[in-house]
Amino acid sequence: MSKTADDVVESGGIEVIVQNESDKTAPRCPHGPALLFEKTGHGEEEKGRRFYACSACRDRKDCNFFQWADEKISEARMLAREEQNCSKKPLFTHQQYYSRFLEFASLPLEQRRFCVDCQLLILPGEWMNHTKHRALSEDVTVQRLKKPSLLLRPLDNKKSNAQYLFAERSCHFLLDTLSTLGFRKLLCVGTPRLHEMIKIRNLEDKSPVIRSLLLDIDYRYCQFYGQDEFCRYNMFNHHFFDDEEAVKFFQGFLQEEGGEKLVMITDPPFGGLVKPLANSFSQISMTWKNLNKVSDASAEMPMIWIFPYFFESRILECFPSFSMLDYQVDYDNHPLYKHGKTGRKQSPVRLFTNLSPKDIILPEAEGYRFCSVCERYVSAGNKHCPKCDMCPSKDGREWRHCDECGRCVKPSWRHCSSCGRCALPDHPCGQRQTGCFNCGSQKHKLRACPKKRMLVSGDRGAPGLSKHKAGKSRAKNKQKRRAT
Ligand SMILES: C[S@@+](CC[C@H](N)C(=O)[O-])C[C@H]1O[C@@H](n2cnc3c(N)ncnc32)[C@H](O)[C@@H]1O
Ligand SMILES: [Zn+2]
Ligand SMILES: [Zn+2]
Ligand SMILES: [Zn+2]
Ligand SMILES: [Zn+2]
Ligand SMILES: [Zn+2]
Ligand SMILES: [Zn+2]
Repeated sequence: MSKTADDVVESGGIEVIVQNESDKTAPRCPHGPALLFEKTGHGEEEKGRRFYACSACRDRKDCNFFQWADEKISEARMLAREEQNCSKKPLFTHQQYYSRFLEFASLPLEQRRFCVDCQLLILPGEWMNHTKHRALSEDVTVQRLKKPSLLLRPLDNKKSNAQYLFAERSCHFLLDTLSTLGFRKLLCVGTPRLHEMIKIRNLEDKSPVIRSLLLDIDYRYCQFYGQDEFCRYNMFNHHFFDDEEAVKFFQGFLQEEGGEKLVMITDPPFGGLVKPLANSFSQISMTWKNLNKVSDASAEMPMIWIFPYFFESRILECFPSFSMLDYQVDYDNHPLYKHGKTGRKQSPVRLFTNLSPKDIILPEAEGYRFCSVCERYVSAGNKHCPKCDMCPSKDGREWRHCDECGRCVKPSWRHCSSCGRCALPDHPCGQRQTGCFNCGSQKHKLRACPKKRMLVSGDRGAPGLSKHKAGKSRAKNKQKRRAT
């Protein structure tokens, strides 16, 4: 990441301004310091005007924080805001949640209840407060308490916070790989299932013990893990909700005493803006360097960032040392992204890492093979192209070399001589480069569209803002194009 001027991120009608140091002057919503955005549309009245919006929530319903950067906020509004922020805090402190857990775990089985509506482990003295609520009908066994990701209802906010959990196979693949590479500490950022799997594997005594710290925004995990195992954290603004106390545990964990190698693994919500995420991960890496007195300026903390393959260029722009691996990450409760082998849809989710690709051995049983030219493991269908001098496929299918384009393209694409490039056979021929995606006018491009409100292209809408309908259908079309 560049350490110079502010980083302005392209995002259609709005850009996010990522500051190098966390912005101390940024106003706060219940999710920590807000992110700074700038309106960019050409000819728009408010072009260039900057505003703050919630870093974590894309849906107004979850957090509607909004403030013009040049807006003067009255004392009274400031107080009201602080009150609002306080009222959004979880019921208990982390410490309280965890002592409740210890008390809960010591109760006889018949006295252990989990309130499904409150998503809370409830103690016998509290039952009467939950009589009208649904309690989990199954026993809350010790085994269940070890797998909170199964006990808790996955967050299903489609826009910002859908909790897609790894299938066991992907969990074991990741842990086996990292363990073989000698890592003994795992910083799990937004990977609660991986965290719980490590703890279970440690008890089984089969593989070397790996220590793990989970950073996640989902405070429900405070009920199951102490402060040395879980910090409530926002990965879009590098904010620790318990401030110094949590930071102390986080920093303690980053220290590699006795040569225990550490690796960070993260699986952010897919709608997430890449630049703020990269900024947070850079800050984590920087803390790791300082704490471990790493003097090599180019050294980076080992990291794996799990994200869909179509974010490759944006991730590599932030982390040029990263490469994308062919491994298709499999999810359990994901309605769309399942592994191809079982006849379900192929997963578009990949690993981006600064670890050496040749060291990450992808399972042969799932069809991956080693390409000795590229020196990395690739999908079965990803054939090496001597003309491109690489294994070009991004989606796992066999791509085809087009001599006119001078590169490999998706198998469904055909070369179009009017467009001078490869495209789907039914592409809007000759139109692609001209006109507006939003209203169809040939007189301007999308960014200058006068009928456009706060349309945000690319990966996500600006948090706290409603999206233009056309933006949604365009995003859908984009998805369709990717799928063909
Ligand atoms: C796509 S899920 C990944 C879960 C992972 N595949 C697993 O099985 O452990 C995204 C995770 O990031 C967390 N998350 C969402 N928004 C976040 C934020 N702003 N900061 C930190 N964590 C966040 C969610 O609670 C969720 O656990
Ligand atoms: Zn917020
Ligand atoms: Zn309840
Ligand atoms: Zn190759
Ligand atoms: Zn080629
Ligand atoms: Zn072509
Ligand atoms: Zn064409």
